[in-house]
Amino acid sequence: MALSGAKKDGRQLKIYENTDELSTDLADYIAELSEASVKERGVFAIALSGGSLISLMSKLCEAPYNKTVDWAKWYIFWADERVVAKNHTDSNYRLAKDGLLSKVPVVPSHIHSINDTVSAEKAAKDYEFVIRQLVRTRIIGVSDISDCPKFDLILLGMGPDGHVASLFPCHSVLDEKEEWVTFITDSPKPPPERITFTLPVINSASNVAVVVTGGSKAEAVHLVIDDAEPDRPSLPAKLVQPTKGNLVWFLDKAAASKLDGTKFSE
Ligand SMILES: O=C(O)[C@H](O)[C@@H](O)[C@H](O)[C@H](O)COP(=O)(O)O
Repeated sequence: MALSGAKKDGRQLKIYENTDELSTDLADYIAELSEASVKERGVFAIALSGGSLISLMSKLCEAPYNKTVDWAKWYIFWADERVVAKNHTDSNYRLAKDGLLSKVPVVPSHIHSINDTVSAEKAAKDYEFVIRQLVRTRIIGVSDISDCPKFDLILLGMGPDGHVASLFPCHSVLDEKEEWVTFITDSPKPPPERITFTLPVINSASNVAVVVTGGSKAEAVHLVIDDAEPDRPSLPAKLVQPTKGNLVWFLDKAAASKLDGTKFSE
């Protein structure tokens, strides 16, 4: 059970004693959104990230979720991907395939990974093209205030520097307003070449979850959630503010340890 369900500036905070409790609740949260979305739209369009997120989702491969989730209705995307071959150890697709997608009955043709045979720029363009086709057929919803895709759920991790997806602090991609998917070739975290959803797409989702564990993220969590040092250039994670959707931060106690005045009450 979450130690705190506080709401702060439109963000729901869920803080857990440890990563085991967090991953139990995360599986439940994703399964509930999947059920609601399948009921409402007939499909569930979910975007994943890399990093520890995938192992934190692993309870979805176990009972009851392996049987109760309507896996055939899932359409899977990546909020960011490293531009490497799909079988490379750096590939977010490979991470998700090994840790989740190969263990549940998703439909292979519903897994939308990037074209790994072209440049980062072309891979971003191709990925946006695929997303545009699926918005047209409403496999992915569409925002009612812009033409942006409205993913049912975008799952993000956060680095100690406050980056989310492949949106890094002070990088010009933070200002991208037109493209849905863009690319970088100078990522401060290797590998350098990546594609990433832009902020307008992230902020058009119906639901965004930022999943953060470990003490190395505690300072960035404090800066973002407590709006500490407001004059400092915004950390990318702070710019994640869905216009109409729901935003939930899943934190373990270590990541939440520098938050102002968090009451750990059940
Ligand atoms: O492609 C990437 O590098 C990841 O998608 C990255 O954005 C990750 O989500 C964060 O760095 C958090 O990673 P951890 O949860 O492993 O710290």
